[in-house]
Amino acid sequence: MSAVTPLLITTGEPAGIGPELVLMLAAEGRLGADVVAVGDPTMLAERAARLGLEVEIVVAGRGEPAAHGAHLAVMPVVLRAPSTPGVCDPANAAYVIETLALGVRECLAGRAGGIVTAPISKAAIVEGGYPGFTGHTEWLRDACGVDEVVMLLATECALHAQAPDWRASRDLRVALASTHLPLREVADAITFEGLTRVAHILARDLTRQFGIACPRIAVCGLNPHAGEGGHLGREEIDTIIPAIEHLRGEGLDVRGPYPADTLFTPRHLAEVDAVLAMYHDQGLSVLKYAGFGQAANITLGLPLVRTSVDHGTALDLAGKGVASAESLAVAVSLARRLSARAKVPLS
Ligand SMILES: NC(=O)c1ccc[n+]([C@@H]2O[C@H](COP(=O)([O-])OP(=O)(O)OC[C@H]3O[C@@H](n4cnc5c(N)ncnc54)[C@H](O)[C@@H]3O)[C@@H](O)[C@H]2O)c1
Ligand SMILES: N[C@H](C(=O)O)[C@H](O)COP(=O)(O)O
Repeated sequence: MSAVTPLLITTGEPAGIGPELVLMLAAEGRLGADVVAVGDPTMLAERAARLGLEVEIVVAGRGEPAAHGAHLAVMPVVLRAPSTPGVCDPANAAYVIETLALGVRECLAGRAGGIVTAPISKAAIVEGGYPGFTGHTEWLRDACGVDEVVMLLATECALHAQAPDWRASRDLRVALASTHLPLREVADAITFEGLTRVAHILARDLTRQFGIACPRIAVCGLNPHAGEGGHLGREEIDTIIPAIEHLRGEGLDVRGPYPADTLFTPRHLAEVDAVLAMYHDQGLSVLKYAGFGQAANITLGLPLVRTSVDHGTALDLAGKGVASAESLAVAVSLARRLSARAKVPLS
C-alpha cells in the first residue's frame, strides 16, 4: 500500500453495479493513486474481464502493479458464494458486512482516510442473517458507537460549500430527520429529542465539513401544508415547532416548518444552506430529480469520513457496463476533500 493514507471504496453488493463502477473509474484512470478497493479480488478480476475493462487487480500490500496500464489495489475480502451480476445471493451478506467492518476498522485505526461505499442490497443483507439491517447509515452509527447520525445528500455543486452560484442552480443539500423505516412509522419517529439531535449534527457538520460559518437550515413540515394549523395533523404544533423554537433559542438558524411541496423552489432555497426533510422520499425524491447521478450521500456525525453514491444496486444494469459511474466519482472526490479537512484540528 502507498505511503499516502488510502481512501477505501467498499465495492458493495457483488451482484450489483458497485464492482463494475469501481472498475470503470479505475480503467479510466479516474480513481487516484490513494484509492484502495475492498472486495473479492477474483470477483473483481472476473467482472473486469467480462466487461472488457483492462484493469490489473493488485492485492494491496502484496507487490507492485505493472509499470503501465490501469490497476486497482484491493484489500481482499473473500466472497461466501459465487456472484452472478443481477442476482443477489443472501449467502454473500456476511461478505458485504465484512467489507464494511474492515473499512471502519481501518479508518478508526487511522490507517485509512475515509470510506466510500458502493451500493448494497439491504434486503439481501437482512435475508442473509442480519435481521435489523436497514442501511449503511444506521449500521455505521452502531459500528462506530455513536447515538445519532444524519444522512445528507447533496448535488455536486452544493458539495463545494463556497461555490458562489450554487443557490442559483438547482443544487441542493438535503438532510433527513428519519431514514430507512416504513412510512407508517415515520410520524412516531419524529420526536423533539430526535429533531434537536439531528439539527445539532447537521449544523455542526455544515460548519465543520462544509465550511459554512452560520448554516441556515429550513425544516419541512411532516403533513400537507405543514399541518394546516393542526387541521391536517398535529406533529408540527406538538413536536416540530417546539424543536425549532428550542434550536433557535440556542442560537441556531433553523427555520420553518415550511410546507414541503413549495420549500424546494428556488426562491426559498436561495435563502438557506440545507433543507431538513422529515422522511426519506420527502427529501430524496426532490434531490434525485434535481441531480441523480451527480450527487453524493454523506453520513454526518461519525468519527470517520463516509460518502456514498446517490443510487442503489441497479440489478437491472449489473454486469452490462452501462451504468453511470459519475456519482461514485463525486463520492470519491468528496471523501478525499472531507478527509483532508478532517486532518485540520477542530475546536
Ligand atoms: N448507497 C446504497 O447502498 C444504496 C442506495 C440506494 C439504494 N440502495 C439499494 O439498492 C437496491 C435497489 O434500489 P432502488 O431500485 O430503489 O434504486 P436503484 O438506484 O438501484 O435503481 C433505481 C433506478 O435507477 C437506475 N440506476 C441506478 N443507478 C444507476 C446508475 N449508476 N446509472 C444509471 N442508472 C442507474 C436503475 O437502473 C433503476 O432504473 C435496494 O436494495 C436498495 O436498498 C442502496
Ligand atoms: N437512502 C439512500 C438513497 O436512497 O440513496 C440509500 O438507501 C442509501 O442509504 P445508506 O447509505 O444508509 O445505505
